Amino acid sequence: MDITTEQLSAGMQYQLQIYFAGTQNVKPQLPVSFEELEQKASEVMKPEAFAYIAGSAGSEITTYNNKEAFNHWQIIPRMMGDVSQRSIVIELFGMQLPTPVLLAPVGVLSIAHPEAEVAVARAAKNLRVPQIVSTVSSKTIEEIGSVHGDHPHWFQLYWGRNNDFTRSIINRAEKAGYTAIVVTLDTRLFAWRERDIKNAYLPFLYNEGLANYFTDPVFLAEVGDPARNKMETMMHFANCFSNPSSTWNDLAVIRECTKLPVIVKGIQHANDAKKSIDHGADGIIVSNHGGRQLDGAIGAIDTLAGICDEVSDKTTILFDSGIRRGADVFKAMALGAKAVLVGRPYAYGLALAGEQGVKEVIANLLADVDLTMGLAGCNSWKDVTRDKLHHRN
Ligand SMILES: Cc1cc2nc3c(=O)[nH]c(=O)nc-3n(C[C@H](O)[C@H](O)[C@H](O)COP(=O)(O)O)c2cc1C
Ligand SMILES: CCCCCCC(=O)C(=O)O
Repeated sequence: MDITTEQLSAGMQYQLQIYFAGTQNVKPQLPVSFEELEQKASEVMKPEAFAYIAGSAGSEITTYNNKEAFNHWQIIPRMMGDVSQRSIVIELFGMQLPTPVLLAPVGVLSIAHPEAEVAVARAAKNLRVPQIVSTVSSKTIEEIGSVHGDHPHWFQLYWGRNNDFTRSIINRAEKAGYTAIVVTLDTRLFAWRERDIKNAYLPFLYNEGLANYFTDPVFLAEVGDPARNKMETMMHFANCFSNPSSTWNDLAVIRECTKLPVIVKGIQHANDAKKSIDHGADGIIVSNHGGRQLDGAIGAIDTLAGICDEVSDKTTILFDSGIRRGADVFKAMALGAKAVLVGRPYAYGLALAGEQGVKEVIANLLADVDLTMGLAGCNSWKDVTRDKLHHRN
């Protein structure tokens, strides 16, 4: 017998609304589970592009640890509170956001889809989820910023030796309406990534991810025509991209460039969190770059509690690396994060179905977050506290 929605109880109709809010009110186009999504992406993408996105550093044990570490934390649900009026709204840097999810900076997205970060921006705006745009985006920060307009979008800085380039790109981001600067600290050396070495593949060697460099007045003044001398262009890129000799004191350069909130990404130790506060950062992102930088590192979520214990009263703490499901978001928030970033899942959504794919992946995650909150017996993030978790040794 077919049952129509009218025949269902109000409670069940409500549940269905949440389900289908996730899948965008249509039969899901994409796999709902992350594991199947990744598998499906591997079937449609160019093998070397898929390997770049899915891959991690060395033996890839850090990515494994990221996933495994979530299992160290187990949710203890509470029963029979009224959870019919839940809200997953957060406040971040004085801004109210409808959900605790942001899109992590993921560079070189043209290897996943020709519309790259512009398609991501449309999806993010539609879902009212902020996008953090990478320095090595495939579209320019101006093009992406113009999709967002007033909708919140942040700029992620790769910070190299060339301070004139740093000033120039931050200035461009400000003009294009970005409202925070995320400075990534864990990529001062580009990691040993075995899949990419095996494939002899690095996107920037194919001019992917260089849109912001090739439109930057400082970069262009130094290189001239990027097509003219590839080697010289690459050397300039390397110079602007990273600086392994930089130290905490150098953060002053960025602090002096902008009045926007500066958030440092890649913190995994409480002492580094303290240093970043001492050197003027307004927030931190606890992250191990999704396991893509240091092989053999601790699962990122296992570093969060200690960092929050030390500095959560002094700074705003965000988290990424391994967020795949609603329960992961719940655990990060219970440990003290104010918001979380998601990386690979939306890149796979983009690869499979462009803007719609990103929308579907993130809408599913948000529906799962909402249900997890209710099933755990919580109505808002204020109820999502450390005592809702058990740490399994
Ligand atoms: C293909 C790819 C490109 C990335 N590019 C950047 C980047 O340009 N800047 C940055 O700070 N982080 C970058 N990251 C790291 C993400 O911002 C984020 O830390 C990581 O993906 C989170 O882990 P997850 O993929 O497990 O969600 C990238 C990650 C991937 C998978
Ligand atoms: C293509 C130049 C290097 C981009 C680095 C992007 C990134 O952070 C990553 O993890 O990959």
